[in-house]
Amino acid sequence: MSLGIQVSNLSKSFGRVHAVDDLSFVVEPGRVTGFLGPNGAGKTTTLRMLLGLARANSGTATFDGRRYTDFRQPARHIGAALEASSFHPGRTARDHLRLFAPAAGAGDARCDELLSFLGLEDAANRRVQGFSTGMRQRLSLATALLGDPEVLILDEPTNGLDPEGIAWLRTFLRNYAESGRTVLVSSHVLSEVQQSVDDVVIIARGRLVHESALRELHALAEPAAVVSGPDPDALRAALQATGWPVTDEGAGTFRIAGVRASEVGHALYAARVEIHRLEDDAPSLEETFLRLVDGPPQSHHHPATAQDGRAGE
Ligand SMILES: Nc1ncnc2c1ncn2[C@@H]1O[C@H](COP(=O)(O)OP(=O)(O)OP(=O)(O)O)[C@@H](O)[C@H]1O
Repeated sequence: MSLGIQVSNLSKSFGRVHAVDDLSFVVEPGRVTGFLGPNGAGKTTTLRMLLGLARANSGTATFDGRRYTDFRQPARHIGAALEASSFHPGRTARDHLRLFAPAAGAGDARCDELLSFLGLEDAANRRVQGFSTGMRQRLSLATALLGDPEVLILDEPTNGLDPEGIAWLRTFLRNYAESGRTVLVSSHVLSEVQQSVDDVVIIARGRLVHESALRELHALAEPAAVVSGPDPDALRAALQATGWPVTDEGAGTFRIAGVRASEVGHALYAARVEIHRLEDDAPSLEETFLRLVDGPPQSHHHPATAQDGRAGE
């Protein structure tokens, strides 16, 4: 079985900014996990601590109990592409890979194989300074894959990719996880990774706000219904009589939060009010995500304790 990831009570401050604040979550092998949160939530800082690039003030971030720096050749087990991957601008793509290859136990043949796998063979001898963001992303991914790692950690990998590149990445990540390996992908937009991930870990202001399978996030979406009819006054009166929160959207259309279309239909049938349109209008997954990251901290593993989680940006 591949290595999993365990983050336990991890904290990191920069001066008075609690970038990561008592954060705990796990990432399971064989699944793609989305690591989500708005800009400044602490994703990159968490990943940097996981990869031994930043020191935690407290808590641990390990791979089945071992820190990144405990591995003799970490790049053979854990491949990572962080957002701010630095490339020497004057170096060619091939030279860049060859520079990182020894640490990952990879030879020149592996470098060429990855260049072609990522569609960079024609750019192999070009200097990175002329690369588009998407090409840099692909070169970062190639670098992360040098050691054929069991764990793959990618920070905002869809940035700069065209739709074709995003579709390719989705299939690639799925196959990678299906081979039993561990994939952690960060993003500040749920919809960008929604089709790729099995699990979600959502953070805001350095704290865990939600951790579950993606399908459980769907279940958090509060129902709502929209109804319209030819007699707005009668409709409004009948709806208000139910005690539900009713919003008048104009033109004889009303939105009712917290209930399903079937319940609204039943109430209006009982009130003998004619309707012309009635449908469910639950928030999208992205809206549910935004509501979570705007709200107070809460989680399965950590009952909310912070009164003031707004120490971030
Ligand atoms: N080296 C640093 N010095 C000072 N503050 C920092 C440093 N690195 C991060 N921060 C602060 O820590 C907080 C978390 O930043 P981080 O980059 O981890 O967030 P993020 O979730 O990765 O955001 P983004 O999606 O914008 O990359 C922010 O308030 C940021 O300004």
